[in-house]
Amino acid sequence: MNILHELQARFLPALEDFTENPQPFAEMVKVSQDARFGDFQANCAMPLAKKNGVNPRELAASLVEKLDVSDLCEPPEIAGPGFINLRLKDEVVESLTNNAFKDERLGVAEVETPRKYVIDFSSPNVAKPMHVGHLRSSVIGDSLQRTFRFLGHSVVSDNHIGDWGTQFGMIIYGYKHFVDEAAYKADAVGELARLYRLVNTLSDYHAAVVKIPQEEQRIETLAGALEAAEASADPSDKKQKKALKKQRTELVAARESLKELNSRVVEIEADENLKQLADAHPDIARLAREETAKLHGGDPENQKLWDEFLPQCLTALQSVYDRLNVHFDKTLGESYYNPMLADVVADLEAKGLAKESDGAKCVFIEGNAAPFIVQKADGAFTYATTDLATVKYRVEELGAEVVLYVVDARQSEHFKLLMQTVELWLDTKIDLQHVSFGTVMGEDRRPFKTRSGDNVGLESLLDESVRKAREVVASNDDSKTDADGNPAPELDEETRTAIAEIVGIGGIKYADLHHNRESDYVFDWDKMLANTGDTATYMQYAYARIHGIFRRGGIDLNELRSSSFNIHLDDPAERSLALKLCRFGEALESVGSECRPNLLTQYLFEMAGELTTFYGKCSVLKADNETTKHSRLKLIDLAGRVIKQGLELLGIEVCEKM
Ligand SMILES: NC(=[NH2+])NCCC[C@H](N)C(=O)O
Repeated sequence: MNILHELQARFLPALEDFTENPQPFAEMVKVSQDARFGDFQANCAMPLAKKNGVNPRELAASLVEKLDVSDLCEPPEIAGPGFINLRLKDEVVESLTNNAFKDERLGVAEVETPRKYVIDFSSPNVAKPMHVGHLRSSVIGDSLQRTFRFLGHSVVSDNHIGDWGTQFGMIIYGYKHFVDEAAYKADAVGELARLYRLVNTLSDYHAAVVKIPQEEQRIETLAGALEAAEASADPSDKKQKKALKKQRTELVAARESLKELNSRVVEIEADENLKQLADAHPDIARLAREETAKLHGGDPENQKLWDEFLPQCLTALQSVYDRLNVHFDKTLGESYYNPMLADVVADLEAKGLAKESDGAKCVFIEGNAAPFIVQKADGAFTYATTDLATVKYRVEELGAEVVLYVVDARQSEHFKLLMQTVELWLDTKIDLQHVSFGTVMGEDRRPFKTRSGDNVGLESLLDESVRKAREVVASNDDSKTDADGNPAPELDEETRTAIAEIVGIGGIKYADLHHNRESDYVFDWDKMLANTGDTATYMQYAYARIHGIFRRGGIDLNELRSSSFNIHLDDPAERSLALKLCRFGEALESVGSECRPNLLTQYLFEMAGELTTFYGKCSVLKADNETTKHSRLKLIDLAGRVIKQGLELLGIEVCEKM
């Protein structure tokens, strides 16, 4: 049972006397911030009283009179200006806890109305190695697929890989002109990645050469305008001051971008080899685009190369997913939808939605600066066209009711246009949601890059994390004691290696998941693998500590779990921990309704805090009597199972010894 929802539901009939729309007022029943005021608190009397022009304490009193919660709570108390404090009866907390203990689902109910979700996540552009930017979508999306499934929804996870885009034209061009056959034989994906980078570098170089004089011109104009504005501005006029500030920022940004362009050019010109290649391939960007166009047009040579490259790229991706323990039900890349694109455009035209504009076909939607371009003037279909075909496929073939796009915030305009277009286009109603997220930043608070300015490769990042985790695990030698002052468990090499993998990968995932997904975050090794604070390591230690207690006490878990002893909650620390454990379902439900895994990490972290308080006040193995000992063993077993299940829904593993 979701206690919070149950209490809110109980408020509805009681609120009906005071308002026509009780729902938002019922939602003002919240978990208390301070246990002294009870377990839950309703703050609805004050706003209602204000609305009705009556005394809030009196309104609270009549509300309490109507409220029927006597089976769950002690008599409600009215405090301060009209807060209603609710304390669950101890026997209710006890029975919820015992039920959760006996339940494989730990007391978490399945949703009443399951929906069919398609979760589109990870979705990297293949033919380039995965980098740190792919981490967020992969781990957030995976955690969501696990959570929605656990809640009882039906989920199809779909890796919408970019396997048909311009990067293929680039590697095809690179392969035709620059391939190192031996390197390709030895490590095809590595060589393709090198070719991609090379073609990119060369086209960037030519673009920069063209752009530099334009940028210089722009800076001159901006500087001139600023100077004139400064000369004539009235320093006491706030509006003018603000405008000047804006102009200055723009100028600074333009100078920055010029600097970057120049450094790109200097870098290439300093490298004789690169410079020669650049001179020999002045038209590389256009020619690479032509290779893409040829591929899309069915050119047999390019099709053959694509057929050869793609499986190798997929194999490389798969090894990262295996390591991350991320699975997809489907991997339907952009190429899959290629045969459907012409029909999509024709249908949009037939319905009067797509119109011609400068030779391109566009869907114009009021209120948007840019149209949704579904076919370019040269006949090429776009990312937009593919996404439209994909929605149609997911509705018609996969029966999707909801599609979640776990994609970074920079694509929010695209998804906005996609949603608006679909709304006008398809007859079936479909709930499309952009589950957007921010950027992973380096210590310099700019997007996380290697020293040489490259994207940080995802595989090397995982390796590094596991290496660091190995140090953490290695430091746990026999001279150390665990949190209870007992010697740390002895671990052989093989076990340590396995633990390091679990701690290293878990650390990276948790560090990502525990942030509010919309914010950018700074990648920080030290914080990530610390064994105190809001980290996976801390949660994993909490789990291992529980099992350490079982080991020391010689507890047989099967026996413990099937024994008929009940959990008793005599100490406030026991009650508080137990109540938190009973609220696991609430946490999962909130993850589901907001697509925010950080609500689960937050729950687990708070719960682990309750567990620490409990240990501080209550002995387990040395409890006063057998009944209490049994009850406490069961309580920590439940806590361990909640940690394990919670981490599993985040895609993180645990170990019984660390
Ligand atoms: N249906 C989608 N558009 N999914 C997201 C795709 C992300 C795209 N491949 C990129 O790397 O930017």
